[in-house]
Amino acid sequence: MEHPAIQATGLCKSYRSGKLQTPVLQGLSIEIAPAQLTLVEGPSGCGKSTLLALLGGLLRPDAGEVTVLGNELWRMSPRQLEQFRLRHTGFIFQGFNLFGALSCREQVMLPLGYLGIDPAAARRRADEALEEVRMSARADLRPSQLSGGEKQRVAIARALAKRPQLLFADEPTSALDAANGRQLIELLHSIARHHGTAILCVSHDPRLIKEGDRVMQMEDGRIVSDTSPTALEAATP
Ligand SMILES: Nc1ncnc2c1ncn2[C@@H]1O[C@H](COP(=O)(O)OP(=O)(O)OP(=O)(O)O)[C@@H](O)[C@H]1O
Repeated sequence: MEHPAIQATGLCKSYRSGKLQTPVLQGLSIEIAPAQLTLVEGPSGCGKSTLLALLGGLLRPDAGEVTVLGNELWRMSPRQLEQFRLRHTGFIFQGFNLFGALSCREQVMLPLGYLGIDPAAARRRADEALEEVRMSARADLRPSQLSGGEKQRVAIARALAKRPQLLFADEPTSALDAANGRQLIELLHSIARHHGTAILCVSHDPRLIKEGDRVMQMEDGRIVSDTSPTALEAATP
């Protein structure tokens, strides 16, 4: 891998509650490539969300280094880190995290305002992103008027409109039925290809495995396998 979007080495993380200390990651190293959909799959509690939060700069590791787009995350000040995340990363969560009072277009425009993009340009970008996720016809509706799959597509458009180099998705399909889940993963795959975005998606849904460019299996805080199903499929006669 020539220039990984993310390079993390020796990551350790434990959670402490009272006297109880739960080690989750003990020296995990990982690299994530641009323009690929990387899936991390594994049983509940194995540490997937913790890994995502560490790589996305949401959680500080107890030990180890996380370098994202050439920047060592934890050498930045809190303000620099916040700006870095705002500019370069998008997050998609299981629960969609949409604002009930805003239309789809307004949801997508909101972070663009934080980036200092003027309203006319923000509206154009929002409409482009909504078109890419096939939600143009519903741009003026609010979340209560949308299905689960549609809500998640708006959440993707909101992340995409920032044109981030990295997208993190934590169980994005778990509130969706099988058909919608599959469509969503296909959409992420197409975003990675067309925009060169590094997409890291964690899931405990084994049905999604063959949609990933790269699939890592995680168990007890360790990566136990690392394969490229799409490359394998292409190479199979
Ligand atoms: N804030 C916290 N405080 C204490 N323990 C935590 C905290 N967050 C996670 N844990 C524990 O760390 C372990 C790993 O949790 P994590 O959420 O990373 O797993 P996961 O693989 O994403 O699970 P799931 O698929 O159920 O979301 C679990 O045992 C969990 O109970």
